[in-house]
Amino acid sequence: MGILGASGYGGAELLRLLKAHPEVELVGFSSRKYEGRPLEAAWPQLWDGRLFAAQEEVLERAEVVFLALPNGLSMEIAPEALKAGKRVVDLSGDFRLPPEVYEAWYRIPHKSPDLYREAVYGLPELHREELKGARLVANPGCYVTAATLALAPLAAEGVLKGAFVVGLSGVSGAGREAEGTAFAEVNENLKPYKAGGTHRHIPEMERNLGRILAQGRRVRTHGEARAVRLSFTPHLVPMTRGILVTAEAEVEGAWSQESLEALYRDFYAGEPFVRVLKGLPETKATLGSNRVDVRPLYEERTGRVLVFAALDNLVKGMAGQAVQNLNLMLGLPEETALPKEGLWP
Ligand SMILES: NC(=O)C1=CN([C@@H]2O[C@H](COP(=O)(O)OP(=O)(O)OC[C@H]3O[C@@H](n4cnc5c(N)ncnc54)[C@H](OP(=O)(O)O)[C@@H]3O)[C@@H](O)[C@H]2O)C=CC1
Ligand SMILES: CC(=O)N[C@@H](CCC(=O)OP(=O)(O)O)C(=O)O
Repeated sequence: MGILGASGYGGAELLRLLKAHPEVELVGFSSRKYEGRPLEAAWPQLWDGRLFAAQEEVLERAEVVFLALPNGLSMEIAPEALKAGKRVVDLSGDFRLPPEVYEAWYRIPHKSPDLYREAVYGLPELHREELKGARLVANPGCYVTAATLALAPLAAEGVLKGAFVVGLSGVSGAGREAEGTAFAEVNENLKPYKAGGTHRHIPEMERNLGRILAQGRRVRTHGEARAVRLSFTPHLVPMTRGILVTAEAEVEGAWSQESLEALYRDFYAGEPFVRVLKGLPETKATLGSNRVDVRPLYEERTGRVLVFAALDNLVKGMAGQAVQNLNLMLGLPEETALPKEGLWP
């Protein structure tokens, strides 16, 4: 196993999880900035005598590579890696959307549009079957995982007409080098960003739910999708990790708290990493775990359906999900090396 982008937040979380994975031999991890330096130079929380390697070395040695790089790089690296017989789990957005949609929202020209047809969308709760044996996995990110899993049961039931989604994210969601994340600017500050239908996760959420509406419970990445419209407004919150999504769903039919809860419990029965709560979710309870906590609520006064979902953006929203996908790709038990329980306080 190898990791490109091991000096980023996603890379750190992959290192932590893969070092404890009983079936994985970590043969290398790369960073331009830390090449030749010990792991501890970038990550004081990790303990290892090994050095960061060059990207080419990691690509040469690893049978499976995790690409934890900024958008726009995996589309150049993945074709060569696959040609060399490697398997790839991509944590960026490069293979999550049809190339023309990607280009419109990411404003990056797609350099390997043909490879999109080969990528399997890495949300195990919906794509488990096709992930088994996949060569290229497009691992979804934090907001999209939370919003999709919050609304999937309503879509599978065929009653979802649309939704207003509000997302709150800890600052690590922006990566290690993002602008505007200095302590003095985020501390004691709350702000929406990319509001007004401009965030690039919108087409991914719509596509995920549109596929469920068209295909039902078990979806194929490149199968049919119905049109569905979502509004999404993200906010930056002065905490390190965690995502909380509140989705107000427009639904057909008559619902009650009992029928809504029954729908969610049935839909997620047996899912190792989705917990349908009786109370309201909170981000702290998910930190360090690969769990998403979900709570559907029928609001008597207005007749509206609200769904809350909380997860750790760096685990179920990123590296943990990537390891879950690895386990499926390799035919290992899906829960291997993935914590279900989190840290508290
Ligand atoms: N943070 C989050 O919560 C989530 C992030 N993601 C996605 O995962 C990917 C990684 O995110 P994250 O870990 O947060 O990002 P970071 O900014 O924390 O890390 C990026 C990594 O990429 C390396 N890198 C940057 N530019 C280049 C380049 N031109 N060539 C080679 N390596 C480069 C950096 O190391 P160096 O400069 O030393 O080479 C670093 O290791 C992104 O695509 C992001 O959108 C997905 C889900 C959640
Ligand atoms: C706080 C913050 O900036 N968050 C990031 C989301 C990170 C994520 O989910 O990553 P992907 O883009 O790879 O899906 C954002 O809004 O773009």
